[in-house]
Amino acid sequence: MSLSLAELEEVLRERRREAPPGSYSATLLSDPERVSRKLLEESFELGVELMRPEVDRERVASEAADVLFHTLAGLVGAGVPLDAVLEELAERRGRPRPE
Ligand SMILES: N=c1c2ncn([C@@H]3O[C@H](COP(=O)(O)OP(=O)(O)OP(=O)(O)O)[C@@H](O)[C@H]3O)c2ncn1[C@@H]1O[C@H](COP(=O)(O)O)[C@@H](O)[C@H]1O
Repeated sequence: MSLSLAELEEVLRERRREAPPGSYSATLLSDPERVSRKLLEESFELGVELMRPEVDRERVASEAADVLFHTLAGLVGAGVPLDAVLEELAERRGRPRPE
């Protein structure tokens, strides 16, 4: 079973267009403050999991999924395509970094 970020982005775009009742995503997409707060919370939770002396891989994967989902919701809500992020990463490839 797999789901690409591009597929999830498409679902979120559809939720933004249709805003179906009962859709959690739709509530995020129409409320930049809500998605931002949620993203901060989920990022913190992922950081906590990654800092544990004994890393629980399932919990890390679950928190990382929350971060990716809410990041994507923030991007779609702001009208920033996932491709723009991937292009930014591609441009950074091989770029010299300060020590
Ligand atoms: N991937 C996700 C996804 N990940 C997390 N969430 C929701 O994010 C919300 C917040 O997650 P939390 O873990 O914080 O749960 P919580 O109950 O708020 O717990 P706490 O804040 O108290 O810790 C929960 O309601 C989760 O259901 C998601 N909601 C939707 N999706 C995807 O988005 C699609 C469209 O969603 P809907 O528009 O809501 O149908 C779905 O089919 C999924 O593919």
